[in-house]
Amino acid sequence: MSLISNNYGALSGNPAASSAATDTLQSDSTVDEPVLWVKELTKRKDDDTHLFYDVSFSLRQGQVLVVRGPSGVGKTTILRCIAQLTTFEAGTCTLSSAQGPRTPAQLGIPTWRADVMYVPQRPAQLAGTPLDFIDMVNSFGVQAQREHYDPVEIAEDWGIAPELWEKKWPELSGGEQQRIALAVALSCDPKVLLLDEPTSALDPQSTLMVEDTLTQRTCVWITHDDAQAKRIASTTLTLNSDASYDLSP
Ligand SMILES: Nc1ncnc2c1ncn2[C@@H]1O[C@H](COP(=O)(O)OP(=O)(O)OP(=O)(O)O)[C@@H](O)[C@H]1O
Repeated sequence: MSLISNNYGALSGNPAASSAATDTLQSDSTVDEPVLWVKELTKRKDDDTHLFYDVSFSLRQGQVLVVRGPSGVGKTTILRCIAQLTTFEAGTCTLSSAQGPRTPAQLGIPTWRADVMYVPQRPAQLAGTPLDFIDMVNSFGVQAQREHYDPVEIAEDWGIAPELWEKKWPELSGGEQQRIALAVALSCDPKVLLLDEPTSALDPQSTLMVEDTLTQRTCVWITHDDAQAKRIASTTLTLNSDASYDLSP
């Protein structure tokens, strides 16, 4: 698949190129050193009790850390903390870079969020079409300076016809919206994807296709699906309702 520089409008994508689109998404470097370190991350709730306490883990290139736990235990919140979208009381997040380990403050928050990208379960209520969304993402300063994969090619491999990118968001099914949002995130080529139940709206066949692509990446991945967790997990982080956590294996 081709890298395109700040140009997402390839609705007439070459089908031959498209067929290989998801085969080469993972960046070439394979290193033993972690890509992401999370150390002693602590978040309190509004009532000042802990939501989670002292959570630490690291993630190597190509690993998938599955996040599990009962509803309301803080799975989405921990992803949003790592993405620096939600404040937290204590802890550090660090990303590897060619210049060595870097914190969000050192990289700058926009660069951090581009490198450690949170993908919500469903796209927020967006105006316009997915193509408008691409233009919006492309207009962000940090993304404007980067090269991108073509999201239309990525999504086509998951059964999303190119014409769907020109439909209004509410005219798309939940599964179409979910795959399109994931394709846009992948097109930005982040170092780490923070995925909030990324296949929750998909049928089993689409789920497996999307899994095949995403598991080539470095991901933190929330799922409630036991079978999926078994298929994809390199490591599992379980958040417990008493604010403790378990990391396995
Ligand atoms: N914007 C918010 N403001 C205040 N509290 C919030 C906010 N979002 C979530 N919470 C609370 O934080 C706690 C953790 O919510 P979170 O969404 O992280 O849980 P979760 O484990 O992802 O749940 P689920 O499996 O149901 O998606 C819950 O008690 C929730 O009510």
